[in-house]
Formats: sequence, C-alpha cells, structure tokens
Amino acid sequence: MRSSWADLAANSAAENAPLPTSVNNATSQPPSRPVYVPPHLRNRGATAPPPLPASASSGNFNASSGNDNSGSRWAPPPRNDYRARPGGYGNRTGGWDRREANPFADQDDTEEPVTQEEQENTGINFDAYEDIPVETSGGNVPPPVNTFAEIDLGDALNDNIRRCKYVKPTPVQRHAIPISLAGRDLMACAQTGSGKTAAFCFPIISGIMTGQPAQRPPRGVRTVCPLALVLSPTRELSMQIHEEARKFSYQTGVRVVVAYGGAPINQQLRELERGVDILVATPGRLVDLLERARVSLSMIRYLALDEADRMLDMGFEPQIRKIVEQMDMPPAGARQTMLFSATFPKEIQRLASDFLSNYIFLAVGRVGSSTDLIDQRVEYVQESDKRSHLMDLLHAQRANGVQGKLQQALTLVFVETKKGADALEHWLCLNNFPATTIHGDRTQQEREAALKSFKSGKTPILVATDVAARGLDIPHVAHVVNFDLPNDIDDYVHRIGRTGRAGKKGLATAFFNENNTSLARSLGDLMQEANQEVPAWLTRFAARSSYGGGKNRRSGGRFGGRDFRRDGTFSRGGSDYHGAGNSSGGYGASGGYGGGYGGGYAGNSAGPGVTSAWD
Ligand SMILES: Nc1ncnc2c1ncn2[C@@H]1O[C@H](COP(=O)(O)OP(=O)(O)OP(=O)(O)O)[C@@H](O)[C@H]1O
Repeated sequence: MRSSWADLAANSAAENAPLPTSVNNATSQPPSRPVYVPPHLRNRGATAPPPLPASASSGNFNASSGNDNSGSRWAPPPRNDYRARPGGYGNRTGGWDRREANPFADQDDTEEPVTQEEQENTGINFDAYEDIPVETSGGNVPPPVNTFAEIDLGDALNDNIRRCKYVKPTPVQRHAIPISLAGRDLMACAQTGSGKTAAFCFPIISGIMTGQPAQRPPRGVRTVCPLALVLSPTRELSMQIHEEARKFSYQTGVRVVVAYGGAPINQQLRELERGVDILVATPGRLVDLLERARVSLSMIRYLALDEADRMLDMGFEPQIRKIVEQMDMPPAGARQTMLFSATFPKEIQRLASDFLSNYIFLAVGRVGSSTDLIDQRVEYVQESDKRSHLMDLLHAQRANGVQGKLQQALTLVFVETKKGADALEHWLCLNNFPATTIHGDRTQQEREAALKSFKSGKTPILVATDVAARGLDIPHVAHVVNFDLPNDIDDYVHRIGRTGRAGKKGLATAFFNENNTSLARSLGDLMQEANQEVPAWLTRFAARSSYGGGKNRRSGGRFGGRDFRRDGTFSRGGSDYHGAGNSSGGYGASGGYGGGYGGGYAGNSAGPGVTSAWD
C-alpha cells in the first residue's frame, strides 16, 4: 500500500534529523614542537616514502600525453631533491602554518577510527550505492579501489579523511580517484550527493603534496600562481567546496583560497597574497582577478570544473573559454583536467572535449539519473492553487512532527523567479511558516545569512531560485518542493538532489500543470527509471508532448546519456579516443539506450524576471 505524503515526509525527516554533536577540539591541534617538518615528511611517514617517478622531469611541466598510468604528470623529483622541496605552499611558512584555523574545530573529532557500523549509524548507507552500474571508456582505465587504504594519499590526508568520518570511498571516489592519481584527464558523471567533491579534491591535494615544488614568483611580485583551479557556478557552492577542501588539506601544507563575486575583493586579495596552492573560484571574480594581474594561471597543473555541464552551457561557456583558453593556463595535455557533474548532455560533452586530452569517461549510475533514495511525487496543481497546496503540505508536515518534534527537518521550495521567491517567502511568513529566500537579487550578505538561518533550522523553509539548485550540501533537507518546475529535466535532477544525499532518504514533490507540458515525457521517464510511481495523467501529458518542445535539452532521447564518443559520430581533428570501454552492472551495452541527443539545446535562456541568479 502506498503510504501517505505526510508519512513519507515524516520518515524522510526522521532520516534527516540531526545527530547530537559534542565539541572536542583537543585532538586536532597542531603539534606543539616548533620544529620545521616539511609537508611530505608529515604526510608519508618515515617508513613509507613516496613512490619514485618513472621519469622525473625537472623544471617545466611534463606535457605527457597522459597515456602512461604510472603516476602524476608532475611526479616528484628524485628523492633527495623531493625531500628538500615539498610541493605545497606550506613549505614557505617554515613548518605548520600556525595561522591555519582548524576546520574541524566545531565538530566532534575523536582520534578513534570510525567503524563501518558507526558510519551507518550516521545515516550514510553505503549499500544504497553498491549495485550502481558503472561505465568507463577511454584507453588504459586504471582499476577502481575498494578502500582508501589501497590508495597512497599520504598520512595527513588520510588523517583528514578519518576526521571527516569517511570510512570507505563512495563508488565515484572508488573509480575517479585512481584515474586522477594516474594523471589522466576525466569526465565524470555521478548522481547528486554521491561524493564528487572529495573525488576531485583528494587527487589534487595529494598531487600537490607529492609533486615537484613550484617555482614561486619572487618576493614583491603581487601576482599569485595557484597550482590548481577549481571552478564552480555559484558563490555558495564555491564557498562550500573551499570549506571541504580546507578540511581535506588541513595540516598538509597545501593552501586553499576562495574567490567569488559579491564579497569585498580586498579581503580575497589579502588571502591570495598569503599564498595559494588551490584556488576555488566563480568565473566572474576570477576573470576580474586575472584582468587585474593579481592571479596568473601559468602554473596550473590541475583544473577541475564542478557542475561542469553548467559551466559549459551557454551562460558560462564564453567566460570559461576565456579563462581556460585565452589566458596563460597551460593547454590540455600539459595540465590535468577533471570535469564532474550529475548530468552531462551530449552536446555539452562535445564542447567539454575541447578542454580535455585523452580522457576517461566515467559514469556512475546512468548519466543524468536521479538517485533512488529520493521519493519523487508529482501532483497536478493549477497555478492559482499552488499556494494553498503548498500550505496543505506544510500543515500535514507540521501535524506529523516534521518541523515540530524534529526541529531541523528542512524544506527547500524552488520557484522560477526572484520576485516570485520574495512574494512566496512573504506569504509563508504571514501564515506562520518561518521562511527565508535565496536568489540573485539579494546581496551576498543576505544570501549567506539566509543559508545560515535555513541550515540552523531557524527558518526551516528556504524559497530559492536555481541559484541553490546545484551542489549545495545542506544536512537534514527532508523535502524539496518544485513549486514551479524548471524547463529542463537536468535542472530538476539537481534541484531534487538537495535531499537524499550520502545514502540518506529524501522526498521531492513537484507541482505540475499545463505550463510544464514540455517536461512531461522526460519527467515521466526519469521517474520510471528511478522506480517511482508515474501518475497516469502524467503519462497522458507525455503522450501529447514531444521531445522537441520547450527548452528541454534532452530532446531527441533522454537515454542517449553516456560517453558521446561511443556514438560513432565523434570526429575531432587528432582524435585521441581509443574507443575502449568497459562497464559493470549491465549498463555498458548499448541496447536500449541508443537515442541520440537530437533536439536543439536551448541553455538557460532566462527572460526578464526569470531565474538568472548565477554568479
Ligand atoms: N566516502 C565518504 N564517506 C562518507 N561520506 C561522504 C563520503 N564522500 C562524501 N561524503 C559526504 O557526502 C555528502 C555529499 O557529497 P558531495 O557534496 O561531494 O556530493 P556531490 O556528488 O558533489 O553532490 P552534487 O551532485 O549535489 O554536487 C557530503 O556531506 C560529504 O561529506
């Protein structure tokens, strides 16, 4: 029997209920002896020196084809040299960076290792990911690992993984980390909430720790030269990646700095001047820094694009091309490039291949699929009834204790326009539902305050435009409501992916009416694929609509989603695609998923008043 909505919300809320935390910083303080210890010695331990490079290059980047799987393109120089010249920026500080704040300060950080059982108690259910189909294609794909111990990430990084309470790698990490550690370019697609951030951060941090020391600009030169660049589409996501990367790189000597728009640039410049190994940035602010000659990309070894399909769609592509192709960044092949997202339309894959060299394509789960952890509901609601319908949902939720007994079960409501967000927030507050809002017309301070207030449960409803659709990892989001559905099914996938993360269950409700007809078919297909109940009326809408309509970028067949090079139409000058591929879990064979990417890709053509809140 199908359970009621309120039961589901309550269950989802119970799964998302916060755990008691206690503060204990005592165990993660820097060592007390003021002795300089180069980062590589701290990380590797005396008995486990880093592997020697197959052929150590000195000086310039080794613009390897990426064909060999022997290790990083920036393998460490011979051991004596290496010991004297660790890769991280921390080597300039003469030991531990005493100004490095402890990013674990506000969490319970015991030295006790976390057991599998304990991890499951935190709600992270790894079994949820076990039978996920995995497809890789490209030449000489390094094999996946099952444990972090199988990968030589170094002691300091391993300590931080333990502090993060990661017991074992998620599927995307199992596959992506060895690929990146082998120096290969990567286009990786894995479901929302499945741990992609660590999948690109670990190899970058490890590579900088063990890589050749970088030649830094002489003192007095104000241009800084990061070794790694991580780009993301929104300010909040860049901030989040920065927070995560700081945790992973704590006490490794690798310094991470963030730069994003809407915040005073002077503070960011000061942070940059203190040194930067990994720069996390939004494209607009980065272009500003490049034009002021305060950042040079000439020493970039690692380039990661999070939400890569969004970064390369029509809104961002010119800026990304400018940053990657028209400034001083080493070209593809001379740097290592990693692209990650939960969705990767083929047209974007084609564009993305310009930035990659001899890359491996990795799909964990079907490209663009939503996770089965999210219970998806779609309800027919006329425009004029949406508010009262939302009110019914929230009352039922309240009656079931979702926001009563369990204080922090959070509801995220997506709307189409910034004005619509403000109006709905106002109306909710008037009706005694504490709400706040995040969208592109709010100041950065207001945006950050809204997110903080939502996360803390003070305002357990957040009304948002698509600015909050991607990447944000907010604990305890029990329910995502698509008050207005997006035009694009990929946006829907990212929006609902704010719940049902890291193995936890979630609930997503969509209000559908005639205005969403062009989405009917892809929504029905997506739900069916995720084993959700598709209402008969939605199927009838789908039959009436065609894939060609609207702005649905999956026009022409949603399930063409896999490595576009395998469609046989891939022909690029000097193609480096080897065509080899393998798959597990019955996903690799082409049967049933041959539909191409036929319809025109319309991007995110926001009209007046329509969501355009990207940074
Ligand atoms: N190996 C692991 N063990 C336990 N938790 C993990 C592990 N890896 C990641 N996590 C946690 O899982 C959550 C989701 O990770 P992350 O934000 O990287 O997902 P994502 O795949 O980037 O999602 P999205 O597609 O929405 O951007 C985070 O809270 C993260 O700390």
